[in-house]
Amino acid sequence: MAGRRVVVFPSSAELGPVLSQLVTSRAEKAIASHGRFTLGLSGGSLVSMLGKELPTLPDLDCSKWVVGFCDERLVPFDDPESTYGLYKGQLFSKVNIPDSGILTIDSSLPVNECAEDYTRKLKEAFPDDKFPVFDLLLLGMGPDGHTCSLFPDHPLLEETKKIVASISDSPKPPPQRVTMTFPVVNSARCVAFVSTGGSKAPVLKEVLEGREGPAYPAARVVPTNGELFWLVDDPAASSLTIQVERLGSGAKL
Ligand SMILES: O=C1O[C@H](COP(=O)(O)O)[C@@H](O)[C@H](O)[C@H]1O
Repeated sequence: MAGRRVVVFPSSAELGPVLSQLVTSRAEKAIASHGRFTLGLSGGSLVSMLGKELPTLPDLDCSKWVVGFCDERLVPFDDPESTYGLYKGQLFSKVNIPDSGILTIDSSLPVNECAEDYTRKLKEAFPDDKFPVFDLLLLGMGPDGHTCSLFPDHPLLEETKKIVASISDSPKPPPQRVTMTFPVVNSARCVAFVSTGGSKAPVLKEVLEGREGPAYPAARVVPTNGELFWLVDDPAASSLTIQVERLGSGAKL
């Protein structure tokens, strides 16, 4: 792993611009290196942050971006729980990511077939990789330590062969989802968690500083050869005792 950086910001207002700089800097690097930028998006609170920040960037060119979903709920795209549906309204409608570059699930399929279909789409997009190697994955973490749709004590945490797995008993509704597995997450060139709000403080301390008992799913994100960032706000970081970074405005990651 290229090293973990924990960066704390007073609030989302200061975190957002640095997050979007991280996205654009990794996009520039990827496009220069291999002609495209492959980005995995999570749902939840990340949607509004990206939807607020990215469209305001001057001259943002997303024409060479390929976007997948780190997890997705098995609901119609017009359902308020649909991650794609939320991004479509808050981000995709405002930037020039080509439709062909957005790898959506087929939400009309039963959950297992949906996972198989999404696996096929990822394999087509990453034909040379055993596990898709994304340039950047943006992850969230729930107050229970879940990330993607990988939940504590769930058998999916031990999945080592599948690229995308299905879950029908998500403890967080909606119950049916598909999710990237740890082999994919940990193959990424760069992974950035965004975690804000005081509700995340107890679990963030255990994820970053260790705990008795099994590691939370978010703690099992350790990119094999990639960078790992934790971008958090003061409320989420309020229980941390480890050394953290605090960057000035305009800082670059
Ligand atoms: O259900 C989900 O939750 C996680 C965490 O969301 P957050 O709002 O607490 O950041 C999210 O990363 C995941 O994509 C989503 O399906």
